[in-house]
Amino acid sequence: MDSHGSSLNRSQSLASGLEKTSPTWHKPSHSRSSSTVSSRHSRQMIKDWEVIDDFPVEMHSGGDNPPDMTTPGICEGYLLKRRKWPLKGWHKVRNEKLGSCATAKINKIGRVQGSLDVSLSVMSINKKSNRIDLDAGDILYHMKAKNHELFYIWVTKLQAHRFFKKNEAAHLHGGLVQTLPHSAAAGQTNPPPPLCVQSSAGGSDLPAANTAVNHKVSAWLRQSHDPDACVQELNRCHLDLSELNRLIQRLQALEVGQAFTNGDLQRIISIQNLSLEKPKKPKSGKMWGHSRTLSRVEALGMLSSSHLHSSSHLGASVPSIPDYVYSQLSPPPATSPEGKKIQQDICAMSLRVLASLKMVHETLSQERQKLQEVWDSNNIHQSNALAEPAAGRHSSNGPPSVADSAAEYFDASDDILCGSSSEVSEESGLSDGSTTNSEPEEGHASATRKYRASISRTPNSVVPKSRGRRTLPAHCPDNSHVGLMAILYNNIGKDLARVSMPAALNEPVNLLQRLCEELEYSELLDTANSTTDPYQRMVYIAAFAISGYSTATFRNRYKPFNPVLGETYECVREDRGFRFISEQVCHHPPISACHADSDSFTFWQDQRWKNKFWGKSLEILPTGMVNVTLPRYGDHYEWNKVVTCIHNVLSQQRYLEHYGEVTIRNLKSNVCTCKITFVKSRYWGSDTNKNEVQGTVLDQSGSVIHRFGGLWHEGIFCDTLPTPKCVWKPNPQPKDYLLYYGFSTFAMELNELTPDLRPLLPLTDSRLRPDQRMLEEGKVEEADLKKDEIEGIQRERRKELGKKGEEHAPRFFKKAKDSCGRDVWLANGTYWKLRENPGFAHTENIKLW
Ligand SMILES: CC(C)CCC[C@@H](C)[C@H]1CC[C@H]2[C@@H]3CC=C4C[C@@H](O)CC[C@]4(C)[C@H]3CC[C@]12C
Repeated sequence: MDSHGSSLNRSQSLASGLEKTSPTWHKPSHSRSSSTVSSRHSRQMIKDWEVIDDFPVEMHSGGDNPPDMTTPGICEGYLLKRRKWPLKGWHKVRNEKLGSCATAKINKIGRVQGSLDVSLSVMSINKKSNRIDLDAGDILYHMKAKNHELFYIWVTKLQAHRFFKKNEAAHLHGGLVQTLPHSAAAGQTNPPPPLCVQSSAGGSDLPAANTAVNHKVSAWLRQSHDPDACVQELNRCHLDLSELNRLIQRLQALEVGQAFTNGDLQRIISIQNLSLEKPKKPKSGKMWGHSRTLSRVEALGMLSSSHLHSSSHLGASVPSIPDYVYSQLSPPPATSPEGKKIQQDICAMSLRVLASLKMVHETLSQERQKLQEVWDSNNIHQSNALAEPAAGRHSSNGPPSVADSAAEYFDASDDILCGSSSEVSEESGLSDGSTTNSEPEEGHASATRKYRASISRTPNSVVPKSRGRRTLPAHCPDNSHVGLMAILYNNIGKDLARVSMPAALNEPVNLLQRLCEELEYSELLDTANSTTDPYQRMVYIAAFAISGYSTATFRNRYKPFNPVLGETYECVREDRGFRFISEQVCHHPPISACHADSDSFTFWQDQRWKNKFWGKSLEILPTGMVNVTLPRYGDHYEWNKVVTCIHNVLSQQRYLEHYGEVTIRNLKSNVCTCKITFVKSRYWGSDTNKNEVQGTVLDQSGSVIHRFGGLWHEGIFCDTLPTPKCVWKPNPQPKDYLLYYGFSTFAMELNELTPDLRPLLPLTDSRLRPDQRMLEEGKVEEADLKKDEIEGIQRERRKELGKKGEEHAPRFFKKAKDSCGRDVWLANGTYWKLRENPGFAHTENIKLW
């Protein structure tokens, strides 16, 4: 066995997507069997796609098997690249290149169109059509190899780079952890050395006598997160990582039986520099790789003859790479119960590490931002030192850091060499319609940067004190094993709100409660109601409209429960001065209606949406309007919602993006309107325009009266107010929020059931819904069974009603038409009256569970 066996075995398991496939291709291993194998092409496409899981990163801590840190070689050659409209189809682009020294590059005759970090991107493959998709969030490449051999080589090579980078990062991390102060690493609570502003700011000439700066720095140090918290979090992380390492080793020990007899081929492919095209005379242009490149013929020759023949344990007659490889790769190991348990522990531990790192990352980002501001505001900013975080990313000076040498995939220019559009795109979204692509305005990027800096300078507003709970009874379950692919595939065309999913995919709140979550920042409506100027009032209404989207930052792993028809929810927030009700008023299509009132506003909406499944992402297109009235000025504001897109919906790298335009109108006065753009992150862009929002308040003649902007997850700044200010900023997340579904404090309270509240609720209230409660308490399997039961009761009830020719009548909402003739659901005004007298305990309630 070769000395690289251990790591190769791992890279091999990551390539389990390449399990024996020739001549018949297998279904993706993580696709739950589907009974209905449709002949529809689009379905076929989804079925054949596999997201290549990340293989365990070796957290080597001096064990017996050092990881294979052999630098993967380069790979270059032709790949077909899919282009969007108007040149729809597959085009041959030259010189796709996976570069040297752990960089994966693709270029075209010296011109690089774009690049992505292979180790940070989601890689999906379609063995049937030899397709490889690399999705780094903001950049997405659809590529295709000409044949199985090339496909295999590219996949192996890409995986080798991913593996290499991750290992490298893990080692670097190990090194860092070891350099932590000894006392910290030992878990002691000695205060860490104070932050050194000078060195952090990257210069040594910060005037020591600059009292303004010192003052500022000490002020922000005072408001800074407790620096101890960071160290403690890192210590915890360190311990968790050691534990993870131990678990991984145990798992490996369990799977020793899966010896690596076939590591050689992968190793050869991964470390050689491969030129997958006919040899031709060298060009004078920039050379990407170095050392030797093999022609495709050479490569294949070497692989199939010299190498394979010389390997004593391999058969001598190997017809082709795929045949050889597929015959060698064994199906994923049938994991023993113990193995399964270890896997679960690994997942739980990883979640904790993730939570810690996120916390540390957040704290450090904030500190960094503050440093930058101090720097900026004192005019000692050296032009490019800190302003543009991405600017220095590809700096070629100095030794390569992990970031510098990250496995990058440089894309060829979109110029088409062989202009033939060889194939028409076969993978379309499952519904038609075009996607809103909100383009940012000129010059907005720098404005957003300024807004952003100003927002972070603004201290968080004092979070209204509630007496609600600060945590949930149990941690969220790991749901990474749930095969989403089959679920979504079997429900194509259905509303997501009607798709029944295993409880492990749910969060312990439902869509009726999530409607209430849009009131988390209801104080903006209070402010609007006490703002005399109509244009300024509009700014606050706009900030409120944006604030409702901020929860999405941390809420992409779980899905809210679907309310059953007739389910209701109430939320009385005396601390915030509002009370809220919602009801599931329609099942087909699913519609949730809500109504809230307080002394300073009334808020209502009925939420319904369509979804479009695009194979990798899922778009949610809400159709209802949101309404707010302010009693003091008699305003009635109405606005639409934007598209929410769940990117990488099938993988754990899922994230949400909102894009589109919102128009806010005041139906009672046409003094002003407001336009808000949720900017869609640019295809070729960097991270810097993620989650951007920009807006204007326009007067009757269309002139801009106010301008505001920022990020929907960080806050909104308006620089045209008499005193420019941050109009909204999200509340800080509670401690360990990642272990609690990413909930904010407000969300944690939504499903809280206190003894004094229980007798006041109608039996249809979501707080009394048993499956949701079980999930909240961590009883996932019980919740699953109960959920099935409740869905069964709902079906029965519908059948009964159908037999009688009756329709379900909502209890607290009535159907009406709005000023534009659209169907809307309005509160009928009976809820609070009935609650008061005779009390729901004395009324008849339908039995929902
Ligand atoms: C497949 C599963 C596990 C993935 C998780 C799906 C989650 C992220 C989805 C399911 C339902 C979605 C919500 C459905 C409706 C709306 C209303 C819209 O105006 C804002 C987004 C919002 C609030 C969505 C946010 C994302 C959401 C919560």
